[in-house]
Amino acid sequence: MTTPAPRTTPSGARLLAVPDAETAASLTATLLHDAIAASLAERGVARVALSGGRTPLAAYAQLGPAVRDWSAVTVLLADERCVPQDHPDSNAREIRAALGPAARDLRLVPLVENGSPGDRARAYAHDLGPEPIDVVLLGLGEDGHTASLFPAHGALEAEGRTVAVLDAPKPPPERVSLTLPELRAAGSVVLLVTGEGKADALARTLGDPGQTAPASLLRPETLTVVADADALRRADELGLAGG
Ligand SMILES: O=C1O[C@H](COP(=O)(O)O)[C@@H](O)[C@H](O)[C@H]1O
Repeated sequence: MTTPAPRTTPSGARLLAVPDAETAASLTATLLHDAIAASLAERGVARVALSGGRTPLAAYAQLGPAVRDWSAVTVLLADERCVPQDHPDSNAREIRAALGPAARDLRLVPLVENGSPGDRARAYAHDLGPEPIDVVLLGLGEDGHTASLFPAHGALEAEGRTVAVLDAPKPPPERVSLTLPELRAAGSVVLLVTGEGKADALARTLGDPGQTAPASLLRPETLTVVADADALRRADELGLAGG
């Protein structure tokens, strides 16, 4: 698909503004596909971290059949809820289902099902493996959370690769998330935001960086924001949607 002319946000991130959620899904699938293909061409393997939630599912449905060789792709979780892998709230379950049968050979690294959230976070930090993550797909909650990093939450200060969240304001409360340092170390990050319900959160994210908008603390040099017109409405009004 044709990529829209990039804008630059006040922090220096790339913003790809599209008319609607359908176009945002197709563009996101293309960005993820291209990042995976570049890693496969360079190293023969690719490492991608994906988010849960409703927003990315249409992008995953297009990405599944588009990737040439899923057996060379490791799928990590940007965040996961502390539930069994077959639970309706499991991000891993949703991601697998949305990628579909074409991605049956992928190696998805799940969160272990036993132990405290802290134990599971430590295990996941180990299971991530030593190599950097090539590309991360993040979402944005209406309250401004990204992965399971919630506004003004202590988890934003975590220095390791993963962090346990015991009291997420959005259920389920117990989660494990990649940390800000881990997200900032990734080769590239795509932040997908659609719908008017996200407009205030996106405006805060594109405004001055701070802990009330965790995604504002991502690294602008590696960040691409894909947003539809509804999500961008408030940022546009405030002059934060670049030019
Ligand atoms: O709880 C979560 O929510 C966010 C946003 O989800 P969405 O349904 O508004 O797209 C998601 O990015 C995250 O992975 C998930 O655990």
